[in-house]
Amino acid sequence: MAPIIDQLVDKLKGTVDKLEARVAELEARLEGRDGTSSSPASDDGVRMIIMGPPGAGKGTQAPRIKDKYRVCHLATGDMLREQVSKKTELGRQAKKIMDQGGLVSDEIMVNMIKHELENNTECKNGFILDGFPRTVAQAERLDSMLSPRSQTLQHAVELQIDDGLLVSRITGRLIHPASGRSYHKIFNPPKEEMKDDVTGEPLIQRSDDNADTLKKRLSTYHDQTGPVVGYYQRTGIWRGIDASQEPGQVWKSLLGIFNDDKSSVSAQAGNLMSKLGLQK
Ligand SMILES: Nc1ncnc2c1ncn2[C@@H]1O[C@H](COP(=O)(O)OP(=O)(O)O)[C@@H](O)[C@H]1O
Repeated sequence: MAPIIDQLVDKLKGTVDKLEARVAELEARLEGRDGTSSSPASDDGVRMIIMGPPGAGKGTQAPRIKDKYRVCHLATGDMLREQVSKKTELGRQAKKIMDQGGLVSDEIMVNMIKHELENNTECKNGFILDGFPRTVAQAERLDSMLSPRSQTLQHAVELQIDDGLLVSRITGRLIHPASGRSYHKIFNPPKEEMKDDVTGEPLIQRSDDNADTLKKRLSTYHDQTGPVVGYYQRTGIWRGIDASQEPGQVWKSLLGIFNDDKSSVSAQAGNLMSKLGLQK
């Protein structure tokens, strides 16, 4: 009997040693002292989605997250518009749907994202998805794409804003198609009229950025994408942000979410240590 108990104790000790090492490694990563990151958590990567109605500010915030975490930013609307400008068959079909404020089929969108996640080297550190998933079916398919890689989503952030505030944001919006940079005729005008500040290239107004199509896009958003919020609320990764604030404030709220998450991992590590009686 005794040798079996000894073996069990040895096995347990081994497990505790491994756990201790893992906790120390996680703590070092959080504090940025493991030598792999120059600024804490900055190049640790992230896997997240950003949601919100048209004009909520996803396209303004997502590139900042991309830069902070060095991950890919997959904006499905931009990807579809690229197909439109290349005049592909998919682009031709998608333009019709987009101009009516409808949704392109789940199958097409899922394959588009899958292809990027598998082939785009920028995504090796993680990703921020903007415009996907837009339906519960897409959210489920995303989960099944990630699970074979033992990956899960870390955040589903919703930019919350009343529909009434979106009309003026959308109808005055100007876009630089190549970079996705957006301006606003009144709230954020380019230095030179209708020209991108960085490249000097012409800005455009999206063909679906008009009051009529916006109405349809908003109703599609509430009907089809609203339930996606519930989906992520159930998994516990959903967080909402007041997107009526100015962009700098929205960014601060986003950073608050990332920092809260860091402290909660730290707290969990602490709990684990104390449960194991290893708290220093
Ligand atoms: N995941 C998706 N599923 C279905 N359709 C999509 C998806 N992403 C983009 N689209 C189509 O592209 C259009 C523009 O997308 P996007 O630029 O993200 O717009 P918005 O400013 O409305 O968030 C949508 O109205 C929709 O027709």
